[in-house]
Amino acid sequence: MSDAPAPLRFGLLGAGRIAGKLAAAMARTPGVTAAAIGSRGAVRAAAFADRHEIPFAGGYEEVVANPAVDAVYLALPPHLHLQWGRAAAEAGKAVLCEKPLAPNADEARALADACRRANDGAGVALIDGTQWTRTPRADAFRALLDAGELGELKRVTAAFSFHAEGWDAGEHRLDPHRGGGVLRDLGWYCVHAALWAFGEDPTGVSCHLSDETNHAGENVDVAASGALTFPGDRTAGFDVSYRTAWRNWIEFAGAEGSLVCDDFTNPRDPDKVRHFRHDRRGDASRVELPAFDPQVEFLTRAAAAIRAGGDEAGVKLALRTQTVLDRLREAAG
Ligand SMILES: NC(=O)C1=CN([C@@H]2O[C@H](COP(=O)(O)OP(=O)(O)OC[C@H]3O[C@@H](n4cnc5c(N)ncnc54)[C@H](OP(=O)(O)O)[C@@H]3O)[C@@H](O)[C@H]2O)C=CC1
Ligand SMILES: O=C1CO[C@H](CO)[C@@H](O)[C@@H]1O
Repeated sequence: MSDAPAPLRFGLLGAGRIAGKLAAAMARTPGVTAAAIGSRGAVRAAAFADRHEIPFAGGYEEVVANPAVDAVYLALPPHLHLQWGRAAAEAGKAVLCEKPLAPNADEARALADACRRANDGAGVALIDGTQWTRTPRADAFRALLDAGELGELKRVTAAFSFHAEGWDAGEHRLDPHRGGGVLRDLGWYCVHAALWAFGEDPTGVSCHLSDETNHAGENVDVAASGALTFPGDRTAGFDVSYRTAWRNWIEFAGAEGSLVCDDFTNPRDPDKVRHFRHDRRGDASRVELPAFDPQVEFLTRAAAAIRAGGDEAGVKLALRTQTVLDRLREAAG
């Protein structure tokens, strides 16, 4: 007899792109199973259930109320995270919520509060969907930073962009009313990484947003660059865009060396996970890590955190990220 716990049963809300990827990853992850899919469309729900061999398909309410679901995965546009996260928490489910947690920090805090209340204050049963910080590569970065191998960390710089094509009015990333805009979407990763690395909040922020007119004739940011200042002359900078080619790099620069990773959130070749170390003179060495499946790692850690009552540190970091994103938007004017 195995004494492994029963699999954690996820109910997914929204049969979209990331839901498809995580449903496939759930099938590869021991200790986790996709138990239900909820969609606004019955045909879409049934097709998704069929594709991923999920036993239950229905509407969002039915998934949230389903006793065969332990945790609800919110694969929805940001403006729906609070509504459905709260409903899930009130139904006694843990919540795995895609990034950004919400369109703004007020809603993100309300979501965290709902998850805390539903857990009788014993912890906040909420995990944000930032995958890369829950992988062995992030562990390697953390170990290196904590050991002072780069010297004092002075600067974090990140860029995340891709040239978006074929987006129509259905695309939530181009709709400010659905929590869209590139600052929230891709800026999330860069700001989150800077706060993760420095372990504190910036004292000052500045930001430039490049807006375009969307299908509804409203402005939405499609490129953004920002600067964050931290005590002790330490800084972070980022550049995100839907209008430049694919870039996904981060640099941690210390007084004694630096680390560069050119595929930080999306490892291009999970069989050859690597980053680059530069010494004081700038000479680079390539550091190879054992292969891993990023989504399986993420789900395994998310499930462990849910079983343990939540990821308090992760929620704090996510709320701080959302607050800094609000500050950046305000600074942009
Ligand atoms: N962690 C990661 O690596 C990634 C995270 N994300 C995040 O995941 C979330 C979803 O993104 P993504 O999967 O790309 O989005 P999609 O548009 O592909 O999917 C979102 C789904 O939400 C449902 N939905 C409900 N109401 C609306 C609405 N008003 N407008 C649009 N969709 C609606 C739809 O499912 P249905 O009709 O079936 O109900 C839709 O398919 C976002 O927060 C995004 O930032 C995205 C990509 C990667
Ligand atoms: O979070 C995300 C990760 O990367 C994607 C691009 O591949 C984004 O579109 C997305 O919103």
